[in-house]
Order: sequence, then structure tokens, then C-alpha cells
Amino acid sequence: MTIEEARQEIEKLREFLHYHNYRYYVLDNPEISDAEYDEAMRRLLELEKLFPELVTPDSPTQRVGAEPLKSFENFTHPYKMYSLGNALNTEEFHAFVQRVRQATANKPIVWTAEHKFDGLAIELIYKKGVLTMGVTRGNGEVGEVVTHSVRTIKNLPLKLLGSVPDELVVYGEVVMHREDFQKLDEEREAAGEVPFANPRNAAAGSIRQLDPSITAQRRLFFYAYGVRFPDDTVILSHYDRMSYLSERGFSICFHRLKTENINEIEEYHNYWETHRDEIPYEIDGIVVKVDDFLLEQTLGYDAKTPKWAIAWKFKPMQAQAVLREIELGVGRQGTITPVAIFDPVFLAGARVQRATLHNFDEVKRLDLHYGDTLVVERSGEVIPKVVAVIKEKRPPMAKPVEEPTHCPVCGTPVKRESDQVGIFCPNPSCPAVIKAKLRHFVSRSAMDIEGLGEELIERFYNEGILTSLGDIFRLKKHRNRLIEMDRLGEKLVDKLLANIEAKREVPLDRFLYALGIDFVGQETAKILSREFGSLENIRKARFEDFVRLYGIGEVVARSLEDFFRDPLRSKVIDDLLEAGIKVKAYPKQDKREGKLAGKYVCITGKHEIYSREQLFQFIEAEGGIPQDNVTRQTNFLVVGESPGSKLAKAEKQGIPIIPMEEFLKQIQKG
Ligand SMILES: NC(=O)c1ccc[n+]([C@@H]2O[C@H](COP(=O)([O-])OP(=O)(O)OC[C@H]3O[C@@H](n4cnc5c(N)ncnc54)[C@H](O)[C@@H]3O)[C@@H](O)[C@H]2O)c1
Ligand SMILES: [Zn+2]
Repeated sequence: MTIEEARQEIEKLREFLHYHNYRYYVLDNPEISDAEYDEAMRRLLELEKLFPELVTPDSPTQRVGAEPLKSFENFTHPYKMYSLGNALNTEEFHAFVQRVRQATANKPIVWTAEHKFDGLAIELIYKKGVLTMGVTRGNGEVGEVVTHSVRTIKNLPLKLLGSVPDELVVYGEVVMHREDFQKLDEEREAAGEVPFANPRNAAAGSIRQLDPSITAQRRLFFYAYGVRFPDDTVILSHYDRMSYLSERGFSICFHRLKTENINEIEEYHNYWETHRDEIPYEIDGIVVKVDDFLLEQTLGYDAKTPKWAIAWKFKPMQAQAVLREIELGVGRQGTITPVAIFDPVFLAGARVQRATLHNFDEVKRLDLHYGDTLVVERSGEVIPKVVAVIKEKRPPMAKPVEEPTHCPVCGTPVKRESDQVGIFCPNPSCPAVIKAKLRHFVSRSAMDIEGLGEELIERFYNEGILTSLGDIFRLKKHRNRLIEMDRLGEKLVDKLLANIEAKREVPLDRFLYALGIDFVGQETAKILSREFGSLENIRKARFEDFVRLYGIGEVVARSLEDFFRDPLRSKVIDDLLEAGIKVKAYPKQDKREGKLAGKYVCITGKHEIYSREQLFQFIEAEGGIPQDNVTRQTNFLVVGESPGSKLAKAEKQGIPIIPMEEFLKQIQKG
């Protein structure tokens, strides 16, 4: 290969990797599989090794992650945050061990091994034991401030236990547990939102939210895997540092290894490769680290990775299986989804015999035939998907999988919208559609009616007492009949009816989301509620009123207008109102009112009675916007007891400063 050829290929690879970095790190929405990405990255590394003169500082091989987004406040890390080099097989792992041994003159080395969490790296800064900042890794030098989001993570200590130094920097991974991810994606799919590709992207998308109330609804967890002390020589062992963090209140990898024996690490790797489904979070490998911090310092870093640690990845979860049947699902919008049913195969320890095919355009693209050998993959995501068909293995005379002409549930001829993929059942009274709407309406992130699960919906529907959303609030009329039903009884029925009554009054945003309008997810529902304040106002609004809102595009605006302007479709609202549902008006936030209307207020230091959260609430109640950090927007800084560095920053920037007591007096809380 000539240098010119190399240059051309390198340029292509860099462009490819830059684009996919952006999709992955910035949009949290990758287009290609990690395996594909890693292959391109390896090729680039290889070429840059052959032609070192072609290495540039902006090459994806030299930089961690992607640039931080401007819409978040940016923060320069106290210590650079690195990625990890990886080993894809035993040989590569041994090569890593060899490199470390050579660099340390073949001294005996103590190793640690732990899970490689598949989530989003976060840096936490604790001052005097109190969480003050949460920051994403960003490009390794500068990250995005997401303190509001990380505060909502339940297992993350806001205050550390025991004695701690004045400042502590903790590193770890924010993850979404597999089970919560599955629920979230089902809800998103039901709401017509794009589902997340895998728990990692879901966790990243949830943390990198400008609205922390959305993050709070996503159940996230934080697992610590690193720490920096003001005096790094106090605890020298990585293993002991992790124990220290655990004692201070952090969750850490619950199954760690410390050993001098490389065979034990191999066993650990092989064990977790086959048992990864037994833990609640996703792992995509193990991380092997040198235990001794001083040795770490000696070994140092490459451009983007430490030389003292490696991620030893698991094999991608792919398997081949023979297609037996196509199952048809009919969703809430009538969308017909084909699901491949095949002879059971094992994917990383889990028995799998169904995988989604997304839609019939995908079936066509794969040119799927019954009896075909499928390549099924589960790479991080929980729901397996069919990624390819091995045409060479197709049996002779195999019949192609055909698109249905009629709804499999109600028999109505299917339709196809020119600008959308796939086919759907256009019948609004299709039992499948109605039941799916009911399931979405009562789901946790919608009306959150406990006890009205899939099975009861099915039974009540078949009994004819639950055939519309409004019927939920009319169920109490059928109390006696419900009690008579098999396996229900008085206690259960009364509990269910009480749960329903408790939700008769509902906040506007939940209600809008629960209606299941195409493309209206929780985020859009919040935007609409904030802007319009009441259901009446929304029902009067037009396309132009929707589309001018930040966060609402033309497709969504069109869908909203279609819904509210079409009497047949918005009939469901009248039905619900008639059944006695009360939709609570929403406190408008854009047209903020109060003493602090539209003002950005930052707080530093404490108050002896009010907590930080309470102070934030006071600000919001007066129409202000509480801030975690002094920014150019900040209108003034409130200073309490023992203020932090924000005071100096505000002074430097000439931002007005108000003593806590005076501030509280002004808003009549003092
Ligand atoms: N599909 C795509 O389009 C696409 C695009 C970009 C990146 N990617 C994927 O992302 C990878 C690169 O991402 P990355 O730079 O975050 O690297 P990585 O995820 O492969 O490894 C580094 C990260 O591992 C995490 N980690 C988890 N457990 C840890 C532990 N116990 N100790 C230390 N760190 C731990 C840390 O957050 C660290 O930053 C690529 O290999 C690729 O698979 C995919
Ligand atoms: Zn139908």
C-alpha cells in the first residue's frame, strides 16, 4: 500500500467514525452495531501504525468520545477522563499482560478484575462529603454538567457516609437495568416514540436531558469504578479504593476479583461471559486493572486510554436459527409488526426463540422465506433482532414470507401510508387496537393505574364492560359483576376500583401522553402542557400554534392537529370527560409569574433550616429558574453559610450577590 492509498482510506475511515461518534455520543442514537464501529476503528489504528506520519490530533484514535454539547453547561475535568483499550480475545488479553510486564521489568503484578458496565461514564464531585457536580465524559477534557439529572439517581449518595476528605472525585457508570429498559422501550414504542437501541443508549439519553423530571422517571443506577483523592497516596490499592467507596455509600461491582494469577482472570472472564444475564445490568466484558496505584502512575496513558487497564470484551451475541413462523402483532396505532419465530437458540446463556423484524419493508429487504437460516443478534439490546439471512442455506422450494392483505385480528384490509414504513389496520374499533390503547393508557408512565394489567383488560374487554378508555372510570358501576368473576372477589375488585378513583384527577401532561396520540411522548406532552396550560386551550390550538414551539417539529404538529381537529378521533376525550375524569390545569412555566419571573437564580452555601431542594422549590414557585452553577445567564447569586467557589466566580463576572436572609425576606420566607 502506498502512502497515498493509505491517506485516502484513512480519510474515509475518519469521516465514517466521526459521523458515528456523533450519532452515538451526541444523539444517543447509533445507526450501526458496535462490532461494525470497532472494526473500522481497528482498521484506522492499523493504518496509523503503518503510517505514523498520517496521525493527526483530531483523529478518532486520539480523542475520547465526542465534543460536549453547547446546550449543557460545559465543565473542564479536574483530571482528564480516558476511555479503555480493548481486547477481543485471549491472545489480545495476553498481549496486554505482556506489555504491562515488560514496562514493569517483569515484577510480580497484582491484578483486579471487575464487570465492564455498559452505560455512560460520569464524574461526580463531592465537596465536604456533599454531591456538588455531576459531569459527562464529553471529549475527555471537557464534559457536560448534568448535576440535576444525576441527583435523581436513587442509589447515588447525595451525602457520603463516614469521614471523607474535603474534595473527592468519583468515577463510575450510569446504567439502566435490563428490566427497566425493557419497560421503557415498550412504553416508547407504544407512544410512537423511537425506542432506544439498548440500555446504554437509554441511560445516556436519560442523563443528557435538559428536563430532570424526565430523568427522574427513568430508573437509573450508578456504579462506581474509580476515585481521586486530594492525596492519592493514602490508599494505594485499586481494590481497597473500591471497598472504600462501597463503605461511603456507593454501589460498586458486586463481584470483584483480586489476584496475581492470570488463569483466574480468564476463568472470571469466561464465567461472566456465560452468566451475564443473571445480573440486572448489562455488561459487555470485564475490565482488568493493575491494582497498585503507583504502578499505574509509572505505566501512564496513551492518547485516549490508560496503559494499566484493559476492557476484555465478550463475544457479540449472535446465533443462527431456522425460521418456522411469522407472528403478527397489531399495535396501538394499528401498526402490524412481524415477529420471527424460530427453533430455540442460546444467546449468551438466554434461550431465545423470537425476534422482531420491525416491519414488512424489512421482511422485503431481507427477502425472507420460511425455512431460512437467520442471523439473530442481541448486542446490548434486550429484544433480539434478525440482522441477516444466510441465502446459501435456503431450502429448495422455500415459500417467501408475504405481506398480509388483511388485519390478522379484525380482518379489515390493511393500509399503507406513503410516507411511513410498514402496513397498518385502519379500523379504529379493531379489538387489537383498542386493547393496546387501554394497556398504554393505564401504564406506569401514563395514567399509572395499578392492578389493571393485560390479563384483566383482555377479560373485561371480552365481557363487553371495557371497550373504551372512558369505560375504565365506569367500571365501578359493574362492581357486583366484577366480584362474581372468576378469581377476582371483593377485596381485589375494591382495590382496583380504589386505584382507578385515585387517578380520576390527572395532571394535563400525563393525560395527553396517555391518550396515545401519534408521536406524542412524555416530553412532547410536557412541552404542550407548559405552553397551553389547560386541555381546553390545547383543543382550540392549530397547527401553527404547535409548530412554533421549541421541541415540536412539523410531523408532531401535524399529528396533533389531525387528532384534535378530527371529531372521530378526539371523541375519546369527550368520552373520558363524560366518564368523570378531571384534567388538572398545568402551572405555566414559560409565562412565568411571581417575584422572580424568568430570573436565573443560583445558590451557594447553606441555610440552617431549608434544604437545597426546598430553596430550589421556592425559586420555582416564584417563577424563577434555579441553577446549579453560575453562568452567563445568572441574574443573581444567593449566598448562604459557608459559600463555595461560586461566590468568587460570580464576583469575577460582576453578577449581583444577595445574602440568603435578604433573599428569603424578599420572597416572604424569611
Ligand atoms: N455503534 C456506534 O455507532 C458506536 C459509535 C461510537 C462508539 N461505539 C462503541 O463505544 C465504544 C467506545 O466507547 P467508549 O470510549 O465509551 O469505550 P468503552 O465503552 O468501550 O470503554 C470505556 C468505558 O468503559 C466504562 N467502564 C465500564 N465499566 C468500567 C470499569 N469497571 N472500570 C473502568 N471503566 C469502566 C467507562 O465509562 C469507560 O469510559 C466502541 O468500542 C464502540 O463499541 C459505538
Ligand atoms: Zn384490525
